[in-house]
Amino acid sequence: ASMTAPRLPFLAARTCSAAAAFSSLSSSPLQCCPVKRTSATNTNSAPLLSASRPGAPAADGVGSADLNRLRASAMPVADSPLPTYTDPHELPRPLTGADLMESGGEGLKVAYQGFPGAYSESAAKKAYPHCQTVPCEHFDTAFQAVENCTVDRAVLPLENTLGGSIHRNYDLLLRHELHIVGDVRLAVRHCLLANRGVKIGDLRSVMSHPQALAQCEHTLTELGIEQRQAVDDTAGAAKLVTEQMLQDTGAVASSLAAELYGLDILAENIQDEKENVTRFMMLAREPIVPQVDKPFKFRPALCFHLKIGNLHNSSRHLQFLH
Ligand SMILES: O=C(O)C(=O)Cc1ccccc1
Repeated sequence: ASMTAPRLPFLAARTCSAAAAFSSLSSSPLQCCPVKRTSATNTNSAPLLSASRPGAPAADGVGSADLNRLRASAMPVADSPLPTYTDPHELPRPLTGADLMESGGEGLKVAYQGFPGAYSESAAKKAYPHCQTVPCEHFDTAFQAVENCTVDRAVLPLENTLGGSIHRNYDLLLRHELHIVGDVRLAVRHCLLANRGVKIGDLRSVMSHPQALAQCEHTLTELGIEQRQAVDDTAGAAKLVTEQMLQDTGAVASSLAAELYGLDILAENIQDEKENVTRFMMLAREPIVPQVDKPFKFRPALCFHLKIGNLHNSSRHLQFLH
């Protein structure tokens, strides 16, 4: 959602299971659901080998339910028959160093705000090239999805060269207990998109994320397009233009969005400043995961809130962002 998007109720009344959330990933983004902490997502399907080796001591505290089951079947007692394994290839394989160094984000689910084809999705793919991206309706939804283990990471915009900071995400950082584990910069190249057969001269209006509209304001005016319509994300704008078969309204979005939603590219690189970079942050439940997340460089930017009349206590709320 944009900086101007209305704040959703913090906790919605219904529950939301991970299975339900993933049932329609490609078409609609995740919606807000209550924050519910569950056990961490296991991105590696292979249990530890020590559990399946007969007579080996159990690894304390690691998957104890499974260990107990394996122990019961694998450790023969006087009267029970020896276990018979039909296909050794179906047995769990040992974890290797490579499993612990999934540098491309294999097996990670990464939330972003918007529809498929949004710049945030490209940033998520840049940060974790082999991840599975998960569209979310609002920034809050992405924060909650990490917190309740529906996903492993979120990649959200923090600031850009033209529009400045995205304050909504700074606010959310204070209200949630997630960690910034890295950042990624994306050069944003906006395109003017429209339905097949529509010409620039036919367009009276253009739809996009407010930051994208602001970044192209001068060029759009020069092209003779006067009206602006703000929506939650650039790809969502492209989707609307297609679905409603609009003939007098275009979208400002990426070339990827043009491809995904079957729109023509009427003009490329239409941002007023050719150097247009947005910086995204990578969020996780734990402070840092070596080899998966690049260490985050600290910069002297601060984010804090004050309670009126409680100034002396404000350092408690101080958070170092970079
Ligand atoms: O709307 C999008 O596609 C986004 O990911 C947010 C955004 C909008 C404009 C520039 C960079 C990111």
